[in-house]
Amino acid sequence: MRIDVLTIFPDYLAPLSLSLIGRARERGLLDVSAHDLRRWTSDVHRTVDDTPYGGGPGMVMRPEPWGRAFDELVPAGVAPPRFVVPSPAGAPLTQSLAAELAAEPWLLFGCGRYEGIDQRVLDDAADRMPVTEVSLGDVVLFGGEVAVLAVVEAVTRLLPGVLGNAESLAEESHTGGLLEAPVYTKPPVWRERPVPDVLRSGDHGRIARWRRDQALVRTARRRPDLLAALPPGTLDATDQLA
Ligand SMILES: Nc1cc(-c2ccc3ccn(Cc4ccc(CN5CCCC5)cc4)c3c2)n[nH]1
Repeated sequence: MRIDVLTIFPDYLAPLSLSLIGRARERGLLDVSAHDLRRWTSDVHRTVDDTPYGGGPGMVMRPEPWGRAFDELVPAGVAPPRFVVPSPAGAPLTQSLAAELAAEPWLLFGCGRYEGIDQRVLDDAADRMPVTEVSLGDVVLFGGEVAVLAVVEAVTRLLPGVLGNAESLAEESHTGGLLEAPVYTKPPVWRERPVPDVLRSGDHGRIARWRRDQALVRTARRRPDLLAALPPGTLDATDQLA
């Protein structure tokens, strides 16, 4: 997968060179490039923003640098990327949206700043490539960079070969839309707190049932909306909603 990021703070994307994502890049599973939007400015001050038409607080990103960046990065005649733009007004980032994005051969991320990007940039982009505005949640950030890091992490961990053990992906699919059960490791007792005996019993059927029950109870308590969204028949007779 090819990933390009347009931003006025390319250093914000440095974490993409670390750890799993860094190794995926070294192994050629991923090709990530951050581009400074100011490369496509035309004035000596390298201006990317101006005051909003209609008034209002702050500044808005001007369209010209974005247009010139698209012209260079997405020339006519090549299969275009999907343009992913973090925004408070975007579609919620969910595991299913991450899976959809993970199937794309090329993602182009646009990081807005200030009060946002001139709408005509998104309209012009939509004439050349599919555009997806995405939100990390109902909270307002300073710009799109942090959201891009989150989306790139969610997407790249779904790419074949990026996660070491495929089991953890399989495990995720087994939770079937429920929250995870609590996890434990050594020591067996820590500050007088023991690990639940069932997890050290070696009885894998009992352990699986315990984990499912824990996942159900946690989901019912913390995210009843997820329970309501389960396909009919997901919960069977043995499920205990303690
Ligand atoms: N999930 C999530 C995503 C973001 C996000 C993503 C990109 C940008 C670019 C600039 N900002 C700051 C910012 C501040 C205020 C407003 C709201 N204003 C009200 C009137 C005009 C606009 C919008 C935007 C971003 C924020 N935040 N949270």
